Amino acid sequence: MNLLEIANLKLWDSATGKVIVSNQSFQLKQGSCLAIVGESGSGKSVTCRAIMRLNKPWIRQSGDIVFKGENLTLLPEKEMRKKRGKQLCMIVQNGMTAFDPSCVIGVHLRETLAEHFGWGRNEIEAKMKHAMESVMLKNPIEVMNKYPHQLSGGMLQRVMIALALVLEPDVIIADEPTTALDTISQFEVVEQLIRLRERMGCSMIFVSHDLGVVHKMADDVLVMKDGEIVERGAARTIFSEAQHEYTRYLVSAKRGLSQHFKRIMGRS
Ligand SMILES: Nc1ncnc2c1ncn2[C@@H]1O[C@H](COP(=O)(O)OP(=O)(O)OP(=O)(O)O)[C@@H](O)[C@H]1O
Repeated sequence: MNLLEIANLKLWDSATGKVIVSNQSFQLKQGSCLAIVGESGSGKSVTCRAIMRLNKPWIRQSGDIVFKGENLTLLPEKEMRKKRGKQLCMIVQNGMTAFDPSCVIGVHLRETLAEHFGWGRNEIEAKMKHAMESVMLKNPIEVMNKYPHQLSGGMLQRVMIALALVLEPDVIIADEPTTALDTISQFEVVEQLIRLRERMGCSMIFVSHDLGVVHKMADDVLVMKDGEIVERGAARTIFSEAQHEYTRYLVSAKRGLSQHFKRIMGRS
């Protein structure tokens, strides 16, 4: 069953008239992970933000985004707000942009959870504390009392994952959640995302440049180039049986990089 159906999505910049994504359609199956890969500027992030209806106002869109049988493009903003967080949750590239810089993390978490659940302060703190400990964030109370700039990129990503654990959304959209992190934090955040899916059985859209991680996380893959989906298929076969020249290029670029990495690490 498809949880999310995107049909003929077109996105354009109304200021310049430039078409960013042209009439693309795809589906997210219940319980599965769909990866979107492609070069920088191919339209992955704007597509994710279109689903959340979080693009800047000058980015216009047409087409249908149907979530559990309901067309999100037709919902009043007030109804869409109720879906964000509780049903559709986004983990962004840079944690700093996800939190209000003027207040401590705990305030943001309390406001988000109070909006969706009728919980009191103590209950919210207890649930967040438990979730933060489960994503290996030590001293959760201390973390909740910190401003976003006082936490590392990896810690902010983990706070977002912990919040998703408490919200238990139907869909998590993770837009390059590891791009801004060092290699060790990248590995840890990917492990946490895998565990999150195992625990909650939620569906996920996962945007990444890292084909190794995509191979590990995803069931299905879309390859985007210049605002178009140029290839799609199952994660286990798409890279070995790539039909499109651009997908083959991505695979060879990745192979070249990992051989270079092995050489400098003295492994071959
Ligand atoms: N706020 C915006 N205003 C105008 N154009 C935008 C805006 N955000 C993105 N775009 C344009 O949309 C196109 C796609 O950008 P997008 O961020 O979706 O690419 P991406 O595939 O996610 O790249 P990356 O991997 O670098 O994040 C780019 O040409 C970009 O200039």
